[in-house]
Amino acid sequence: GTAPDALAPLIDAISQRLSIADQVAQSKWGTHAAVEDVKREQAVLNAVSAQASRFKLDPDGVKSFFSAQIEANKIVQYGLLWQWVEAGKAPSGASPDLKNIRIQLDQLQDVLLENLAGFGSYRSDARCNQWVASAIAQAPLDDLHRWALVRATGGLCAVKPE
Ligand SMILES: C=C(O[C@@H]1C=C(C(=O)O)C=C[C@H]1O)C(=O)O
Repeated sequence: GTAPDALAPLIDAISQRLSIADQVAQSKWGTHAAVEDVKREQAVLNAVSAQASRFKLDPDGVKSFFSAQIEANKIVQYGLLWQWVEAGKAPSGASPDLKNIRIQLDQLQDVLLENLAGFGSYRSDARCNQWVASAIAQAPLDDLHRWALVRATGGLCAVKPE
């Protein structure tokens, strides 16, 4: 069946956050910084859970959704950095400043929360997984970003309680 209109903008916002991972990887290639920054992850999770109520979302649910976004972001970074090590070079161009990239990531938070809230009632629909699966299949992404999108949307549909 056709997915509800609320899904496409959510998938777009998720994909947009994942595309920023390319800039993060380029920055970390330049500075030799580690992909994972646990302190920053904690700050992101604290910030989003504090915003949850503004969107009538559950703070723990929002945290777990953003944990998935963070894990997916690292998949893209590790994948690109591996490709660049293999190739012996990263794409040319100046290494962007991680501070500015994080501002971009922060600016996407409300967009993600708003669209997560908009999709809220569909998360427990029996067709949710099929809608998400076909949205992933249709997204104009390379394999690495598509697999990252799989990770990012992994908790989107509610599972049956045990
Ligand atoms: C994006 C970054 O890389 C990783 C992913 C994060 C994220 O998706 O928000 C946060 C910290 C890092 O573990 C970053 O360092 O800002």
